Amino acid sequence: MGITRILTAAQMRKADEITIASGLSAFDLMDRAGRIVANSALKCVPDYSRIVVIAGPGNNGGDGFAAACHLRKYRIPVTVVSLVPVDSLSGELKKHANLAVKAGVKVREATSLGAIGEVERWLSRSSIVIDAIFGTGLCRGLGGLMAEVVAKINACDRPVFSIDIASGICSDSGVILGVAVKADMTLPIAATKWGHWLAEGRDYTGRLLDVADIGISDDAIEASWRETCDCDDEQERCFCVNSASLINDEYLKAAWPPRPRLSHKGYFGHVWVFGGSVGFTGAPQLAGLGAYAAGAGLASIICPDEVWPIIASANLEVMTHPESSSAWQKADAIVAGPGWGLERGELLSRLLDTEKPLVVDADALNMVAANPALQSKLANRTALTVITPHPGEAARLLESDIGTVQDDRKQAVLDLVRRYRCWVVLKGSETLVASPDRDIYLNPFGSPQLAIAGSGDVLAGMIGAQLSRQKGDGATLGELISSTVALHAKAGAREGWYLPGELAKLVSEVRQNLERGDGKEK
Ligand SMILES: NC(=O)C1=CN([C@@H]2O[C@H](COP(=O)(O)OP(=O)(O)OC[C@H]3O[C@@H](n4cnc5c(N)ncnc54)[C@H](OP(=O)(O)O)[C@@H]3O)[C@@H](O)[C@H]2O)[C@H](O)CC1
Ligand SMILES: [K+]
Repeated sequence: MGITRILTAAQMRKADEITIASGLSAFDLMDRAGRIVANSALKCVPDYSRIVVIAGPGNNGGDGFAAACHLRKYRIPVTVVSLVPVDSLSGELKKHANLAVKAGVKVREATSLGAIGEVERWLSRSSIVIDAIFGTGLCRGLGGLMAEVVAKINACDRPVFSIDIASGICSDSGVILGVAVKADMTLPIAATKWGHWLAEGRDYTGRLLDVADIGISDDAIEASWRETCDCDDEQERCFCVNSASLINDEYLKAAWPPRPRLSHKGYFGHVWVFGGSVGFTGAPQLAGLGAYAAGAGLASIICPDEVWPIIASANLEVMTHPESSSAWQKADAIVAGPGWGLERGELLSRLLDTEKPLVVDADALNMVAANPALQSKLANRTALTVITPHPGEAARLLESDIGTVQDDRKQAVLDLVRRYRCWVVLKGSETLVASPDRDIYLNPFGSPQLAIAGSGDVLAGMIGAQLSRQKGDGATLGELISSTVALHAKAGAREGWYLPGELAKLVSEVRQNLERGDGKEK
């Protein structure tokens, strides 16, 4: 399965070091990066009558010089505007700068605010701007000359191609460090970085191109995860990221293989939704429909007696029982929480005691957040458990606030894993799924249309369906859970306006296309 890794700056540096130690030189790595930047920029922009590279003080600038050198090989007019004196460069950077000059690249310096008019003039003469100011080494807010140059790039109305990451975006968090280049396209070098996806980073990245393979192997990347773990050995357990990858179409195909011809409903699992309360009778029904949409063979609801007649008469598809029923004991998986209210702590406690696969959602999460005994049961549960908080619920579960969760979603998902030791689906734009072993999956699909009441209920039911039919399909749990998030997002990104109940229908269509093998779902 093709995997797109997501790395922090420290992990990228470590992978780089491991690669250099194994015999590939830093000079060659930069040269390869430069060659791929040159080819890729030419492919992306039809008018390359004058390319202007704005080069910063570090290796990102070195990639810019190397790219300029390769562009000259195609006889394309290139100017590199260096924001530091070229004489001050050293090592590989210096070598690539020298080679660029030799190849006929015009190199100009703009090293003080007084040169900003010049920078503006070069930008106005360009047909494409290559942003090589900062990459993964950016470590503090931009000010002075750098900030002014970024502002001029953003104002110049030319296509902007960023090398590795848009300069000014923090590669670990995606936040803007003062000011950032608004790229039209970004070429990630060796791996994607968190900053391409999180916070403002996604908007400033523009189109994220395929990762440039500069010879850093998967083994080096995997070793970088281990070797950048800075947990104290004394700690009971490490809580650094174990691995991080983007969810892709192959996950979905693995999760929804063609159905066997001799299928029967029992093969696809029976999901039981515990939810509903006065005023919230729709939520468990949406979860039940979500379960069917994701492929469950049977879906049932257990709801408080006072709302049972309402829920039972409101839909045909999902079987509905009052709380006094014990029929749920045959459940293949349970979803607890949609529309449940905060009065069902005792029943939730009993569900946590079962060995059933369990999705803890919505009000069930709020009850956990408010009750240390439930927290301890959740953390000590041995059966398969998935919690599905939105940022507000995550903040309550972490005794934090929404701003803190959203400012560092990767850390929030790890903190939830550390505290509750189960699978976590942290919802929101770029939903993150984390395993108890700290493997993180980022969902790149979706649409702001999914931000509507009921959409989370549908997702909870869908995850219940995946937990109920774990058997036989060969997909890993990580693939099953993260592909469910992706399926929900893809369905929600389809054209047109829809209600949450209609979302379940869209999910079902996308899922059936996958099972029929009708090609890639966008
Ligand atoms: N992936 C790989 O293995 C390879 C990546 N390459 C490219 O290299 C960059 C990372 O290079 P690095 O030198 O580590 O970092 P930068 O180019 O981003 O810049 C670091 C320099 O910038 C200075 N700095 C940092 N923040 C600021 C700021 N706000 N204002 C001014 N200057 C700043 C920093 O200075 P210090 O004072 O902190 O030392 C550094 O001088 C990666 O993104 C890829 O493009 C390789 O080419 C190939 C291998
Ligand atoms: K850059």
